[in-house]
Amino acid sequence: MVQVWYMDSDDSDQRLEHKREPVTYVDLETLYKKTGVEYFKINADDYENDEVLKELRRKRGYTYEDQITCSEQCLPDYLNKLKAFYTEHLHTDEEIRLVIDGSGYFDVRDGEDNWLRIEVIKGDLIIIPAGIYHRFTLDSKNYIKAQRYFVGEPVWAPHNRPADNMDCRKAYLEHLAKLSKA
Ligand SMILES: CSCCC(=O)/C(O)=C/O
Ligand SMILES: [Fe+2]
Repeated sequence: MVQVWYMDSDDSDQRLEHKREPVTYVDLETLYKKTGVEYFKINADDYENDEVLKELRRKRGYTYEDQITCSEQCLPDYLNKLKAFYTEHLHTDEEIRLVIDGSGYFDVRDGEDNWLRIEVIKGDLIIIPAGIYHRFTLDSKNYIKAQRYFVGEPVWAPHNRPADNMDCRKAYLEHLAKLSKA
């Protein structure tokens, strides 16, 4: 089961859990209202035939997919990539990731600029909205394999914070304001 919690402000090893004291977990509905992040459970052993994923692909029109493995052996330019993933950034498009194996942490900012840490494991699919500040790190097991989906030609470019004048950022903040009123 995916777990989400508020992070502490300790800047020691990013691969540790960094749970704020007292530990404060956030359920998936609250995560959605506070950030717009969506979550789906998928059968990672047979994801091509998973009905939830089929429906998502149909409804959201994903036309591109590939797989990324983050480990010292498999990821070219490993250290620089990990550094870039953990630098706070946003994208002009949604970031869709389905964990096929391994685990890691996606950190997202809520509307008050607190970090929420989302622990993802095999079978977790998350959709990180365009325009949200976020970052990714491996956990202490140092390994994740994930499917990536995209509508059209993929654009992976991160825009590091500050990127407040970007249209996708402004659109995200408007979307967030509506979510928090719903
Ligand atoms: C587990 S996928 C690697 C992280 C990534 O692709 C990204 O863009 C993080 O923000
Ligand atoms: Fe990203």
